[in-house]
Amino acid sequence: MKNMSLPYSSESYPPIFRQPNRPLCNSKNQDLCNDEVVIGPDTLPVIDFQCINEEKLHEACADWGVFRLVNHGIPTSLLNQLHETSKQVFNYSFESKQKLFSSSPVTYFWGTPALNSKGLPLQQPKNVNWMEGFNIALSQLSSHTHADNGDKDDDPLSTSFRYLIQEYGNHQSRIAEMINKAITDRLDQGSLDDSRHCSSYLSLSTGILRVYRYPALVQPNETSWGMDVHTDSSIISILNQDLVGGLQFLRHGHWHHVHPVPNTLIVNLGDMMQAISDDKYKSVKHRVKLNKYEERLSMGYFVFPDDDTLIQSSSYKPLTYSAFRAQVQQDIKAVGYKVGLQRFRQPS
Ligand SMILES: O=C(O)CCC(=O)C(=O)O
Ligand SMILES: [Fe+2]
Repeated sequence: MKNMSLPYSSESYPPIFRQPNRPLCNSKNQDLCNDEVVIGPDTLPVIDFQCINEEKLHEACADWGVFRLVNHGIPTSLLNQLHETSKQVFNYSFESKQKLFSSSPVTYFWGTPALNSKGLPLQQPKNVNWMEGFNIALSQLSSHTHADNGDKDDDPLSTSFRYLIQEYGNHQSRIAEMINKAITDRLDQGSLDDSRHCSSYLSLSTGILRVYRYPALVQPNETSWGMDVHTDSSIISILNQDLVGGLQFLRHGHWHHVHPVPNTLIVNLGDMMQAISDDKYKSVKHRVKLNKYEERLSMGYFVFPDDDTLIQSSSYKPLTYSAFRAQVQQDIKAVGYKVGLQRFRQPS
């Protein structure tokens, strides 16, 4: 995908993100802006979607909890169009974004990735994450794109944004289903219980897409993160970033920078996969660092079990995704952060 370098408009950012001395990044000073861009091979395991090596996949899931996916079959033209259109939609004024995307299936949010079931922030963030985003409930999008959507559909750009997202979402479901099967087949083979089919936990109708923009920050300090350290609650997450970089994953106590490589996706495992696999596979910690010169665009697809499907394992008390989500939301409100799977761990 291309690294788009539209000049941003300051009014498009949430007010507290607006900085008077922010360097302007556009095609004329591209050289200056690119000095933090690193493209090239990195240490992340690579999985070829067209010919999945099960042994390599198993190692990546057990040792890293994340891998790079190549040959995924999403047309480059779709990736480029989606990035370009997302940039344009992010460039709407802050107020227009709030107005145009105020209710499901597409909601606008900023400052925190912790959203409620309506796609709106759970609460005013205590520690601001320097990002804004759109949350899209994919299964609701198709009926909504065709249905009468009042005057919101009069905006041609947001209409094409919705269509592109729908097409991209279909590719994400296709990839998630296949990857989930390849990962869980291995778990089922190793299980003594014939009735346990780990692949069946994944429910494609739960898929959500998030599109993020992270501002350039002149003076990042230790507490200013694009997205603070976290694990995803999903079974599988699929990330797609532009060429700015900033995504980092924790492995064996060290942070690994994920180099931006065009036309590749990053697949990481979430808490539900860790529970389903009975701790064989890792829900990997990750975070996003801000870039001093350039804003960053990324997209994440997240897929979960159905709300009431019971997940049983020897490491955790029986849990459903809805109970897990309720506990996460309660912890964020009460203690200010996600405690996560630890809350459900069986006493040893
Ligand atoms: O922006 C990114 O690359 C990562 C986003 C992320 O980790 C998340 O949404 O959970
Ligand atoms: Fe994440």
